[in-house]
Amino acid sequence: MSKILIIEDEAAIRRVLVKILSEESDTYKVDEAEDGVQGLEKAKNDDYDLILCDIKMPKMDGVEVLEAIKKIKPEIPMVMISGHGDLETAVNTMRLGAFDYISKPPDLNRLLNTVRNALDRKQLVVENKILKKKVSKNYEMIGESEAINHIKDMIEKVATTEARVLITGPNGTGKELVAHQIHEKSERCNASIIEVNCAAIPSELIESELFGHMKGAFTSAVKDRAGKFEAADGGTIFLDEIGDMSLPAQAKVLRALQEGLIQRVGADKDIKVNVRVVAATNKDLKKEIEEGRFREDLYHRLAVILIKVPALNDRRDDIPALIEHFARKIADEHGSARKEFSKAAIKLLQEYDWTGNIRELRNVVERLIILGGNEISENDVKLFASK
Ligand SMILES: Nc1ncnc2c1ncn2[C@@H]1O[C@H](COP(=O)(O)OP(=O)(O)OP(=O)(O)O)[C@@H](O)[C@H]1O
Repeated sequence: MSKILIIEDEAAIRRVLVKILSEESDTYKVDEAEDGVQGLEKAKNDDYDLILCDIKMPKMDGVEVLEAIKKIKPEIPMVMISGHGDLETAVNTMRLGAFDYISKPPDLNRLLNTVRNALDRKQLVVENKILKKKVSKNYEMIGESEAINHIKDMIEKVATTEARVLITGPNGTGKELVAHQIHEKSERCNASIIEVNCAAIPSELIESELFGHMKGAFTSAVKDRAGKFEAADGGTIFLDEIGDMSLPAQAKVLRALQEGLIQRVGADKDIKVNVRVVAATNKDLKKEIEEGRFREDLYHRLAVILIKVPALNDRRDDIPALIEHFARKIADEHGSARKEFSKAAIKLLQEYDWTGNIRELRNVVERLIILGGNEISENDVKLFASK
């Protein structure tokens, strides 16, 4: 059920809007307010999924209502209704956070499309919030080695800027962790960080995944859908494995970065987005550029700040602290008693060849906790941690 509030002083227009929306879908529950003051009161006291708001109204005009609602409930999308004289104001309201605007008299198709898009966006924002709550605790960065302290330093310095960041390093070294920390410590932290694994999405789907699509753009596009860039509006998009992105998708990402504009697949209208891009790769992008698989102009746009995360083999000093950290986490997850690692066991693990980096270390610690004795000994490591 989607709850929609219509704030409109002209009774005739209000009636038309209520009628169209109530008849369109059983899942729309439509409420109405006849001026800005009443509308704001309702918005405060009830939970709406969407608000349609006239611009020119006595008592409190639409721009004031928009500003007031954005302060108290920024997640509610607002669609402004503009009359003849205030089209320019309507366009300007989008800078103040309005989702879109429609003109009077309302055109049926445009109205319904806008309402559907706005409700889609609301859904994404809510889903992202839930996801964010679930994951935010998992991003603690352990380690005091020179290499990791340098990375922590870089994160502190760049997080609060708007600079784009490219994170490089082998698999499992913590690139995703770095991206999350940058977001969490930035002013965008109340908005979402949206992750896209560019390697996991088939190249023919990546554009639609990133930029969304319109109904009918391709056979499986049965309805309009927002993409990840729109979902990340106001926040951060994390493009993981960017080195695996297809060249056509790279061209579109470049445009999004240069102009802040995106276009859903099959649409002719641009959408403005305000997104910070953080990207990561385990590939040598310079080599990819030489071999014609990666655009050099995109590289320069992405790599304003470059953070290189070293392999675990290059920061073995951090291994004892990481073992302890994972041992504690794993015991908490399993709800079991903590197990200590003997000094000799830790020393042996410090000498291993960690080709899978921190991810591999975590797996090995988990295996040892499950299979080893009450205190993990050197012998347990020899028995259970060998590859
Ligand atoms: N310094 C660290 N302290 C604690 N945990 C860490 C640290 N670095 C990485 N991890 C953990 O190790 C695992 C792998 O890290 P992450 O997924 O960030 O690596 P990645 O470089 O993005 O890997 P890939 O390239 O394979 O996607 C995660 O569970 C992460 O939380």
